[in-house]
Amino acid sequence: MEVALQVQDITVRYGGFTALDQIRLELARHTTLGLVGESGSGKSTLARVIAGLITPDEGQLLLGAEPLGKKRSKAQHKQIQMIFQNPDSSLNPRHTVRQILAEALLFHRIVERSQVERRSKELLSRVQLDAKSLDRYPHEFSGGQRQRIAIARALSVEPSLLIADEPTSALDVSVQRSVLELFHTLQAELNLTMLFISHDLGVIHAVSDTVAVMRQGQLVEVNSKDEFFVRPQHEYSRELLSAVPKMPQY
Ligand SMILES: Nc1ncnc2c1ncn2[C@@H]1O[C@H](COP(=O)(O)OP(=O)(O)OP(=O)(O)O)[C@@H](O)[C@H]1O
Repeated sequence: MEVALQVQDITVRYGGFTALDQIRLELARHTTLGLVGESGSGKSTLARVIAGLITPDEGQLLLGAEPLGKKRSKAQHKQIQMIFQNPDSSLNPRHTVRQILAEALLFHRIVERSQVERRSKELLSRVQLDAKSLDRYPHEFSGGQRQRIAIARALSVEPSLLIADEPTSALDVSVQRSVLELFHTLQAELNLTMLFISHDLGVIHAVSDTVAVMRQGQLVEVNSKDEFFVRPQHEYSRELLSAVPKMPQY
């Protein structure tokens, strides 16, 4: 197993409150780790530390063999892309989809200027949007379509790790399903390495290879998906699972 990311004893404090308490975790390349836990357990804080948006008080991250320091290089930023619950946080409302994708492709020198249009169309096709979408603005799309654009933007820079923080929670149930299906297709086609955060165990079941459970800033269990849903190890995991009346099938 090749390790894509190592989280080594990461601690984050907000004033006197410990939001993350010595988190230690490994993400295997080309797999999806589903991070689950109740509201306030620290899932988003961990995602933000990994994405470089928060500097931890203690601990370090290794991307492959490379330590990620306090100030990341442009190349390191490119390697870890994040998709948020609300797609609007990563889409400039004054830019067309063409501009949004071109900016990412050119800033990180993914393709030459002459290849931007071709690559942008490929990206839209990957997320199952029409090429005509290129000249439209984010507000002209539905929430589910906007999330697809945010996914295309994140994928455009060819990251080695994609973090999805509750990417379907703000969407209608019917749309949630189609976006989850898109994640499935992308996993299969692109062999993504992904950290997928959700408080919804049905969603975690649908996308994960490995499940990690957080509670009050601590990691209480890391288990294969198959084991977790049949034989959870930790008492708290059993509580989480028993609180789900029937596992929704995605
Ligand atoms: N900037 C901040 N300042 C102070 N406390 C914070 C800050 N950000 C988060 N917290 C606290 O840290 C804890 C963990 O928050 P976090 O958002 O990581 O949890 P979460 O598991 O992602 O929750 P949710 O599922 O509701 O998004 C919470 O108690 C939260 O109130």
